[in-house]
Amino acid sequence: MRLDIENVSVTRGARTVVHGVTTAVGTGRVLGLLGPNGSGKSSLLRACFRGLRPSGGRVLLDGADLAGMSRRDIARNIAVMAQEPPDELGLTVAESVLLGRTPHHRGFAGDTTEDRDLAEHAMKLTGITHLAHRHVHALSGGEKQRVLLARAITQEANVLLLDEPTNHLDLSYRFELMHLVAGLGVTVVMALHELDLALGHCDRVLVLDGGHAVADGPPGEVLVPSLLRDVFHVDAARTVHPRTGRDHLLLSGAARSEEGTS
Ligand SMILES: Nc1ncnc2c1ncn2[C@@H]1O[C@H](COP(=O)(O)OP(=O)(O)OP(=O)(O)O)[C@@H](O)[C@H]1O
Repeated sequence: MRLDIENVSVTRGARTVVHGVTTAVGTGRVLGLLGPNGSGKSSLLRACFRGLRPSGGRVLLDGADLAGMSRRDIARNIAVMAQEPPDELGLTVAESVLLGRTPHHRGFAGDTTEDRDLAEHAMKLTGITHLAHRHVHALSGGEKQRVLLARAITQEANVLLLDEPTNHLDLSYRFELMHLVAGLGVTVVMALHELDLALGHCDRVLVLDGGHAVADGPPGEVLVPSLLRDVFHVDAARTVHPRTGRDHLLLSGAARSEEGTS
């Protein structure tokens, strides 16, 4: 399913925090939203599932305006892995993951064998089968994040939106998550701080600065030293991994106080 973001602005409180952003992500592709703290990544991501209504522009799912879709249709098509896990009210991991099937239920119909199989499969993919009977509220941050991903996978949506999904994850699981998400074959938009992960795993990146789109394209073309200095205030060098041959970023802090002195 294709997702189009057309001239979207988002206002929070009295401030416009996203200014007329346009981009698109094709079926099965991965778009990374990058930018410093407060640049508008989460706000734009929320506009993509109507968690926030754009104050201007529109978001289209395969050409259909999200503004005209029912909540249920949005939930059937779009799964969201938010930054903050919701209060799980004493649910176990297995129960929480099964909630992903809710948009597919009619009325008060209970879970089917197929629902439970899908949830089990998602728990296996995300490595949380051993936690199935634990209470979500007693898990670590990274374990909770895996539960949220398993629920999103169980939802079988066409579009997956992730807000800083690697936040609490240990090093090896960060890579696993990126492989897993890219391999699902669904359309993905993720807000990310880790530029090297974006370089290696996104098909396209959109860079926000102060709510404005300042670059949009393949990560290898966008994540160049001049942009990383101007937007992220880091010194960057690109290098090739001697074993894999893949491109990587070497980053070090560039003192902001040096700006304008040379
Ligand atoms: N509930 C809110 N009410 C008013 N302003 C808000 C609210 N939430 C966020 N903002 C403001 O909107 C702007 C964009 O925030 P947003 O969370 O979209 O940025 P972000 O790029 O996701 O940041 P981060 O990397 O820190 O998560 C910021 O200036 C922030 O202070």
